[in-house]
Amino acid sequence: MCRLSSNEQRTETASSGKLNQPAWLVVLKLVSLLALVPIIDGSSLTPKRASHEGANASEPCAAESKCVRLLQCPEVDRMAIVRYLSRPSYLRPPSERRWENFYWRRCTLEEDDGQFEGICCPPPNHTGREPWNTADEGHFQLLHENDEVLLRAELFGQWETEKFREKANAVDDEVNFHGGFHGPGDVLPAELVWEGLRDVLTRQALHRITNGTGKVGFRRQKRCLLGEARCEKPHSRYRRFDGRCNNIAPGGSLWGSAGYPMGRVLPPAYDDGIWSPRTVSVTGRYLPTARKLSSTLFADLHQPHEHYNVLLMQFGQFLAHDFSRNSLISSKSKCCTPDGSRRHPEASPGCMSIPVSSGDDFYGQHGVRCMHFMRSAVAPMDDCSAPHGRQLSAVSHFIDGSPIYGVTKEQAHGLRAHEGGRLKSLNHRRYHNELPPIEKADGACEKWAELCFRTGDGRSNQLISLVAVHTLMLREHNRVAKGLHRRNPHWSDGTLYQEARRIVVGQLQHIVYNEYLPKVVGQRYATLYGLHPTRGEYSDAYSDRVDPSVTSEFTVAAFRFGHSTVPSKFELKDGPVETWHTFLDPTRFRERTFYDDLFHTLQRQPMESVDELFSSSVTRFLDVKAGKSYGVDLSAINIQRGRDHAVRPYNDYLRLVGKAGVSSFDDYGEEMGRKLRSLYAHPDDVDLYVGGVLETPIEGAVVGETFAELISEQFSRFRKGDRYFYSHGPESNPGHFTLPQLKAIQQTTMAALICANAGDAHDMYVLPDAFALPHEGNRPVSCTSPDVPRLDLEWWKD
Ligand code: HEM
Ligand SMILES: [Ca+2]
Repeated sequence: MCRLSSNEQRTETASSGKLNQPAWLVVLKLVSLLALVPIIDGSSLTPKRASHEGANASEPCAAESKCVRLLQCPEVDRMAIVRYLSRPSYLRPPSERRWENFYWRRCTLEEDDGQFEGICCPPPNHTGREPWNTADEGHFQLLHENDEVLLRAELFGQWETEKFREKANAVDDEVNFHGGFHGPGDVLPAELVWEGLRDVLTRQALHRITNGTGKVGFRRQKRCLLGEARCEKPHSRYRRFDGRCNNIAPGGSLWGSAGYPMGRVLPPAYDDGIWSPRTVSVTGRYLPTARKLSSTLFADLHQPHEHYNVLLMQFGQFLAHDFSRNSLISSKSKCCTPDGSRRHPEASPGCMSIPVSSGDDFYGQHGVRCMHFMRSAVAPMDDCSAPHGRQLSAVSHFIDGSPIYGVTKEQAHGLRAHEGGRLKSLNHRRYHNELPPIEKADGACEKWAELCFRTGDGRSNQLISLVAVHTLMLREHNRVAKGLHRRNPHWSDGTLYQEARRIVVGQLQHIVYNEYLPKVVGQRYATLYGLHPTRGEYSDAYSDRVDPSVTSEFTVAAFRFGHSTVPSKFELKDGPVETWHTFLDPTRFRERTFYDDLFHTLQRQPMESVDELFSSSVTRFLDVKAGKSYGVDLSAINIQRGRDHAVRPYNDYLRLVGKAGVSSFDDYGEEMGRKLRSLYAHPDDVDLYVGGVLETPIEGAVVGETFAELISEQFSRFRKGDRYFYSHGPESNPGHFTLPQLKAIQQTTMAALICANAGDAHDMYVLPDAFALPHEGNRPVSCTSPDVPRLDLEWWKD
């Protein structure tokens, strides 16, 4: 339910004489007139006060507009709001305050267990372009393609791109932890990715030639590289592997597809406004290095989560790989010399290696002063205006099982058995059940690994428990295909494959929204953002105006909360094993009962809490090269990745979710405040990843408020912007299930999947709430028990 706060009612009465158009239209017009005038009163965003103010209000938002969280309203200039809130109220001139109420219509979102401040949001008019760029346009003098200045900049851009290309193929046959051995050219032709880089470098050159006035821009109508996909079968019953044509409204055919740019919650904070990473503080000093931050702030201590187990961590990583893979400028070039003592003389210009100080508490003793870091590739601009670098996801952004099935037709074809609708697998009596097929490509696993698997995602061997989830999903596909075949012997291999895929993706989506997300963001946020699954009925939430693409903030910061949940050891049946010893080496899956035993462990061992504690398996021993006794630091890489994407500082996102920014380091607590003060020059500099993991988790959730908002908002778009979402009905979804089928899929639980695919179901026990630790209400149940749900495939019988 949505209603106006009392403050808002006053506004409407006062201005009602002037409003003979819908209020949201006036709001929009004023926004565009005063695009850069800051607009709202920050204090009023604080949820506590809002709920007090709104307690007696009952009027709804004006016709057509809807009360939503600010983060869910792409129609307002969020940056203007953040800028405004970053000023103390006494510095806001009365003229600005007068404008506030005209185009900031506050409302209260009431949930069963409390209220949230919302904004009356006009109907979506999303064009796929960022609202702040529209504001910028008027300030640019657009250069003609033959303009001399532009031609000079183009030459520079071309020349510099060549330098990137030259260094991109420096031979390196070592393993690639990033899973980059497939290369960024998978989905987008490599040439197109270089074009993206050339656009950005040209724009930087233009910036330099014009002395950084930033007043000129250009558009290339001729080379409008990404625009629309050809959707030959717009109403196909099955989604495409690359995610294209999910949206068939004009302009939307590429949204969320593999190779499509990531979105932004807020505009990037590039030092030059174009593509130079964020390196300077608001005070003008340099930011602390990513490694210094990680080594000072993040310790390796055991802080087990009270309620959730390692399977929750593991499912999170699997899910992350479904929607995001940063393509790198080069997956081969080395940024540091082999001994890590300095930058490699042949390093690619795409390197943004992380400096390590000689006194580093771990890397110092190994003489390491340089940590490898390659910048993310940038996407060719979809509107050809090349305003700033936009990174891309090389996998389909939708939750569509891409780690199981792959993201291109060719890849998917190669993973199929072409018989009975099944996926290729290894099936030998020794293994007790199926395993994924063997991967032979160099660099997929450590050289000493005796077994290495091929799945739909190049990162699947990263961690032994990730392989377990991949195996589970592969077995489920083949089990469903077999069940369908038995009931429909006349179906072709193709039909069996696609139908099984449709069911498995439905099950996956159901587990995500039913079991996983409410634990991560908590029930309140799940309700607030409408993330709960429907029960036995269709959801009607599809909107072709909602772009499901992942945002940089979400993939480089918020959803990397999972890195803090990684345990230092797996407590396996035959004894503990250090997590990093299982990286890129799944050889133990050969052992007959290993898969079942691992699922036993994953359910019973607590995951780690989200906090400033990170296992040294990820901060010291990630990607250990042969002959070395150290690796790289994932926490530092996350911070550096945030700067590579020029994600804005934490305080800006706090303001966006309705909080005053942190104005003093003391607000982080005495000890943490002291550490932060010794590193950052100003509280406005704190990186989003750092601020996010330091937040106290919301009660009943795994993450703190800022990450919960960013994650909830993203998952609401994954659902609303996916035409093929499993519970969407016939009105929008050409691949919808019948209601009885939908009900059958909604019986699926993680526990049911584990049981259905166990090596030996008679010897396997599951926890009904498979992501939670055992407790009084979550006792182990035998897989043979009738209490464990089973997918009823009878509903799929022709
Ligand atoms: C031991 C377990 C894990 C390891 C070794 C690992 C390793 C990595 C690595 C190497 C990257 C690429 C970093 C970069 O270059 O920017 C990455 C990215 C990422 N990780 Fe993890 N990760 C683990 C677990 C998790 C978990 C549990 C989650 C979430 C719940 C997660 C979420 C992500 C996300 C969202 C990305 C960004 C993906 C992209 O766009 O490239 N990871 N991880
Ligand atoms: Ca996907």
